[in-house]
Amino acid sequence: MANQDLNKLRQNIDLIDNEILDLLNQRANIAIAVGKAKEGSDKTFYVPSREKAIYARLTQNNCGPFPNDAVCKVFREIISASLNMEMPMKVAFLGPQSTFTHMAAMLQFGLSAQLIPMKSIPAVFEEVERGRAHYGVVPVENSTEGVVNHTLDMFFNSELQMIAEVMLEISHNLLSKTGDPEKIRKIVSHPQSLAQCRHWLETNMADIPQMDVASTAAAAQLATGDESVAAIASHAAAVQYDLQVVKAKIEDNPNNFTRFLVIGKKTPEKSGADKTSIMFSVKDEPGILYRMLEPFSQRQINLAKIESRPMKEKAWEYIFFLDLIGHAEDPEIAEAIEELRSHCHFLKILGSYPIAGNESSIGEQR
Ligand SMILES: O=C(O)C(=O)C[C@]1(C(=O)O)C=C[C@@H](O)C=C1
Repeated sequence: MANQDLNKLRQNIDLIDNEILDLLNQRANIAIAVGKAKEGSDKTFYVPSREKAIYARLTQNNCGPFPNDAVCKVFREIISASLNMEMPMKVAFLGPQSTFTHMAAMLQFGLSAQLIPMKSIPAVFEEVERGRAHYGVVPVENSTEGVVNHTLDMFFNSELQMIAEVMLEISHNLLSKTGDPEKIRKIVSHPQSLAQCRHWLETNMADIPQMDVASTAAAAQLATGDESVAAIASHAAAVQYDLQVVKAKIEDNPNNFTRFLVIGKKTPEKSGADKTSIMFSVKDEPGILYRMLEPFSQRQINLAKIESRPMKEKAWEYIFFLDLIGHAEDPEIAEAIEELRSHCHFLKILGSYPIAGNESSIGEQR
């Protein structure tokens, strides 16, 4: 192509970029006005249902060739910047940096939010309870390894609500300083990550001892300081800690998803496709397990999940966690919950929030 033609094409790109910039500023002014309109009202600045509707509409209307995945990433940052013009957002997450929870927080809130790494799940809850962060992000369950008990237990004594969920595809990498598998004498990671790669490790690294550490990022940090240590961690951790990929995608289950929760003080608006989480303990009566689900089956309410956890205070008594499809303000959901309450020692609605799709991973993980 002649240089002249190339220049012409670039001039066209410049003109379009100018228009995009102009439109971005028009949008920003409207977002600021939306923020002002919310001040002093009971409306929240962060509205996950509205964000979900924006992505759904844009990806449906997109005629291409700009890929839908890129549409979401671009609008993620536009909305993140808009939200932060309305109210600078502080979001606590289970740290340290470059863990999968950090990725989930970035995916949900974009890069304009101030993301604050915390040392433990209780510390994330406390940061939000005390108002030092607007929201918190914590892991709650993995498709291979099951629930993160610590997170569910926290809701027993906390008044915080579940206000959004994030599904993240988790891809693990074996990382080391040199990238040479022959040099590896020890493999370190978070116990859940080691468990998610159990079969691969048995087949390929059976003689190498494994060690649990607090997070995948802590594992990456250890590997940076010692050539004989390999970490199982995200690709983002490889970049941050300057590690080489010995082997990518070593998780046993290629559909390895982790579900994270956004916790906050206020239930968000209905989105039309919501999930409601409740926790309760039932009275010890004959047929109780059957009767506790009856209010939902009678109204044809779908259950997405049921979990039970032993109660710390009382031996052989259990707390149940139930996820229902629908919003706590839907009349039939509200009725079913009230009916269940009559069989319970205690029952707490943990929140209603938009059902997450299997969010595209943010790329760095691959
Ligand atoms: O619609 C709103 O309530 C807004 O605050 C605007 C906006 C946006 O930029 O589109 C910003 C943040 C919210 O989480 C959702 C949407």
